[in-house]
Amino acid sequence: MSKYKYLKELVYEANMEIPKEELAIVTFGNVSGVDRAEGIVAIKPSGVPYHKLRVEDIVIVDMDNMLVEGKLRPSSDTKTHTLLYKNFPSIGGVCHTHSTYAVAWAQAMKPIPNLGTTHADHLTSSIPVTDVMSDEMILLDYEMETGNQILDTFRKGSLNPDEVEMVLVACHGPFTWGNDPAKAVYNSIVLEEIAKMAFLTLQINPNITSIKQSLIDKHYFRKHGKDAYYGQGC
Ligand SMILES: O=C(CO)[C@@H](O)[C@H](O)COP(=O)(O)O
Repeated sequence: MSKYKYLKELVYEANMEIPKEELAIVTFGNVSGVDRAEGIVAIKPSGVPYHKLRVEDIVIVDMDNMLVEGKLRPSSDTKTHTLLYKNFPSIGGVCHTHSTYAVAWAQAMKPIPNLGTTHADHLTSSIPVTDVMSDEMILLDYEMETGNQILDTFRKGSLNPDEVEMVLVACHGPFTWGNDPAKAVYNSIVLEEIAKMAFLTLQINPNITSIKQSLIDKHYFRKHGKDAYYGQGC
C-alpha cells in the first residue's frame, strides 16, 4: 500500500469534482495536493479522462517534478503546480480547469473586474490575468513559464496569494489554489460563477466598471472576519 494513500485519495476526490461541477470536459484540467513534510505532490495523471480515473492512477512527484510513485505520466501542468507550491508557502492544493467563462476572460486577456458582492465576498481586487508569454518562453518551457507568469503577476500587483487565490493565465485558463485540494476546487467553482456573472453584466451594461469600494469592503470583511464596519452601526 502506498505511504501516500491518504493524499492520493484527497487529490482523487478533488479531481472528481471537476466534471461533477462541469468545470472541464474529457481530460482538460487537473488538481494536485502537496505534503510539504514529505516534499511530494500528488497530481492527476496526464491525458486520463475523468470517468476512467482511479485513486491508484494519481501520480506522486517530488518538488523538482521527478517521479516518485506511479505508472502514468504526471499532468503536463505539473511544473506549474510545483512552482506555485514552492512560492506560495501556505497553499495545500492547486486546481487548473478549462471552465468556459473563465477561459473566455483568459483568452480575451482581460482581468475580471469586481462588479458585485458575489465577487467581493471572495476577493476585493479584480481577478488578475497574466501577461502574454514571449515566443522564447513558450518554446523554452511553457509549463514552468506559466508558473513564472503567475508569480510575476502577483509580484507586479503586490497581490497576496492567501487573499487572491485565483488567476487567469492569458490564452490558457484559470488556476486556483487553497489550503487543501478541495478548497482549490471550491475556488475554481467560485471563479467560474464570477466570470459568468461579470460577462453577462457587461453584456447588459457595457459601461459598468466596478462597484463602490465601501460595498466591496463590507462584503469581503464580513465574510473574512475582519468587518471594517463592526461597531459603526452599518
Ligand atoms: O491546458 C492544457 C492543455 O492545453 C492542459 O491543462 C490539459 O487541459 C490537461 O493536461 P493533462 O493534465 O491531462 O496533462
